[in-house]
Amino acid sequence: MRYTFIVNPNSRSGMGGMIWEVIEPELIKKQIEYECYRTTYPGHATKLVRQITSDGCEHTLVVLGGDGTVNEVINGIENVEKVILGYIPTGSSNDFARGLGLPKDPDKALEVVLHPGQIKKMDVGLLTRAGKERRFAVSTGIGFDAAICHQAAVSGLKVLLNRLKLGKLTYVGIALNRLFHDKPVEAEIILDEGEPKKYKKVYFAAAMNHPYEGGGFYFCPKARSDDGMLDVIVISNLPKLVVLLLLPTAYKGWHVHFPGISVMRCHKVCIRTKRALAVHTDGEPVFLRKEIKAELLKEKIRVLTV
Ligand SMILES: Nc1ncnc2c1ncn2[C@@H]1O[C@H](COP(=O)(O)OP(=O)(O)OP(=O)(O)O)[C@@H](O)[C@H]1O
Repeated sequence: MRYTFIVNPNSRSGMGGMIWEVIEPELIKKQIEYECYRTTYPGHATKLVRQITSDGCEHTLVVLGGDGTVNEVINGIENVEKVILGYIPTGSSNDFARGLGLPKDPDKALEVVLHPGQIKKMDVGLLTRAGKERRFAVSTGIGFDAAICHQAAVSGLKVLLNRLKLGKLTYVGIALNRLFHDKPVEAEIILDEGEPKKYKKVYFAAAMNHPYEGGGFYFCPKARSDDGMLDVIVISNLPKLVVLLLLPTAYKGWHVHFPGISVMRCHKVCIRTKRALAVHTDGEPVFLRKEIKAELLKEKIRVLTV
């Protein structure tokens, strides 16, 4: 098998580049047939993958980066059914790896790529907003969770905490800040083109393909990336202090037992908010929107897993 590595040297504030320096000699030592493309700017992974997959042939793409790089790669693939995806997580939050049970240690992750226990067929999410489409691997969300991603993207805190090997805490720190600045909003959720359901004081709503987002928040514990369904979480109608107290329980998935937390399952969801709010796909900020629609592609992608 020939492997095409897409390396984001900038992931985890430069850690990705250092990890590649360790991985590449291993590939050479093991006489693995590979080629490597390094990203040099945001959006580059999408462009590279679009070029690579435009030949219509089968490719084994191995992503070395964070969830944002996985998102960019997935968005560049011409035909997801023609691609086998491997992953070496070098991001700050790594929810894609967490959801698939992939090792975080780069050497062990490489072992899984080279000697996978199974090749799992994974659903790929599709976000539509204002007529534009964007795929997602882990989740898409509107409101508070997306505002955190927006702030993380421009915050020096992420760089600092990544240097201290505490990158995961970026999202916790920013979450606290956003919680006290953002006003919850009225929203309407439509599952599978059914009756709209109204929610008051919505902090965020997310459609999830994997169970974790935001660096380990187990928001949708029952989400499975191969079941052809999206799990939707809505946090609404709670005082800010209660949301603050509930957030840590989401690391274990215990939040689902509290009132104000709704978790639902569907094939497609439409979320409309009274005000335009931040939107994300896989933690990467998109634009402010009042309406988003999420569903799954008909085609699945194959992923190298344990
Ligand atoms: N060479 C580069 N220089 C600057 N930014 C880059 C470069 N290559 C890719 N990027 C951008 O880096 C962003 C962050 O990458 P990624 O999400 O993989 O890592 P991370 O933010 O450390 O991890 P996570 O998403 O898991 O928190 C992506 O949005 C991507 O567009």
